[in-house]
Amino acid sequence: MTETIKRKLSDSSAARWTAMLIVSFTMMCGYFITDVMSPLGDMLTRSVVDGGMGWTPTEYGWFSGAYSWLNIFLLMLLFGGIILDKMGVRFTGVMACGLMVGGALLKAYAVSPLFPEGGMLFGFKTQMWMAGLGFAIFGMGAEICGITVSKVIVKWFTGHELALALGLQVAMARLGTAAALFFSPRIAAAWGGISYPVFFGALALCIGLLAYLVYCVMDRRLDKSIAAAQGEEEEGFKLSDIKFVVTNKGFWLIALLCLMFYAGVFPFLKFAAQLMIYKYGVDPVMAGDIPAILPFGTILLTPLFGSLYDRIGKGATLMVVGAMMLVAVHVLFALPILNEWWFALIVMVLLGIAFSLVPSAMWPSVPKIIPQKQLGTAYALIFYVQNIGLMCVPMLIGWVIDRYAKFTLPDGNVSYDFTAPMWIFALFGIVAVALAFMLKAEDRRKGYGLEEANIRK
Ligand SMILES: NCCCC[C@H](NC(=O)[C@@H](N)CCCCN)C(=O)O
Repeated sequence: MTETIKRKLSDSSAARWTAMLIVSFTMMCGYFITDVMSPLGDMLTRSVVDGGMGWTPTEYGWFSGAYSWLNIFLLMLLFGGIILDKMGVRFTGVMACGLMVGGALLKAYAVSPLFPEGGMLFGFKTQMWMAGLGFAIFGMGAEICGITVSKVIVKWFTGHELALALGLQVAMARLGTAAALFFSPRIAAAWGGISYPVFFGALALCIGLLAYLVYCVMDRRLDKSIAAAQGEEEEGFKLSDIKFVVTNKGFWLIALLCLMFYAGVFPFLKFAAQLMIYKYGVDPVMAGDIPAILPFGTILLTPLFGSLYDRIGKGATLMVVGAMMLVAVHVLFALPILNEWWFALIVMVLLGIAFSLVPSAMWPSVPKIIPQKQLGTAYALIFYVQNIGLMCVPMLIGWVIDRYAKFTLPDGNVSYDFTAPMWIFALFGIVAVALAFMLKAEDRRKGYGLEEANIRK
């Protein structure tokens, strides 16, 4: 009898996997919108005469980095983390979904024929600024939703299959990215406009918001069962807890590794379709297909490596290997060898493996370093540091392409040489390798348990 009363809802595997699926679905819709424009970069930067929108690569880089504008400059991610730890996952999740829907609609409007063309502001098209603002509002919601979903999963899966669950959540998110890369150019070509895939994504997000509302019902029940099992509520978050997080060396190593590793992946994805067109001779309508392999590959591998981490451990080692593979991939893309689509495909598969190894080990390692009540803040700070890269790197790469990679062919057409951008991406990988080794050493010194299995026997 006592046993029954003491069971928490999260002890039921059906309940915890259902919760995981619901919140991951919401996040998946968010990831669709995040990358919906990535395979359309060529369409955006082609001249209006050629059926494009006439943006410069620099404008495209600024727009791509806009995802992080509010998160960084208004410190929205930090506030989001504090709101999460103070107000809980129900309020914060619904708020984040609302921001994502609003931002996505604004972005879709900006690139639709409804938006008046021709205006300029600070040397850039007003259309880029408006689309960027929409993307920035969306990005604020998406990042806050990301930390909320992470906290939800940690809440349900601690002591169970935590890394597998976090891996599956990331895998579902990648499905959203892959769908964006694959379907977006097709929807835009079939319906005759860039705004259509974005409107489609906004609609999907509304369904994601409804799904999250369903999750809120489950969350209320979980809280009740936790209160019944523990007899009293956990101590709440205090602002002074931030000090605990930021004075932890292991935390900073993870945050910086996250910055460098992700700087070599997500911003790369924004330019990958153009790399396929101009280096590997892929048809523009199919330019998103090879980059789409990356998220597709990670769908299987991230939960697989997550489950490995749960059962066997070796989290720090997985991060070292993943970071090393990232360097190899960008060097292979940079070298002037084998400019064939099949070679690009093989390298992209390798990147898929790297992009599964590091996230599957990195995210479940955070709760080993930071206690649960500070987890919202810890994830928010890590995302904050990561967002600096997500904002600055596309801007840097766009500028480098404009300045050093653009050239005119004898027939008068414009083309691009991606060697310099790819070496920059490789550099981020090299720093990530160094950080991963430092984290492994710190783990050995402090005994965080990153090399230990997550499932308690
Ligand atoms: N449990 C944490 C999962 C994080 C997954 C991670 N997402 C991020 O790092 C986001 N801050 C940035 C998402 C940008 C989307 N293009 C991931 O690996 O996706």
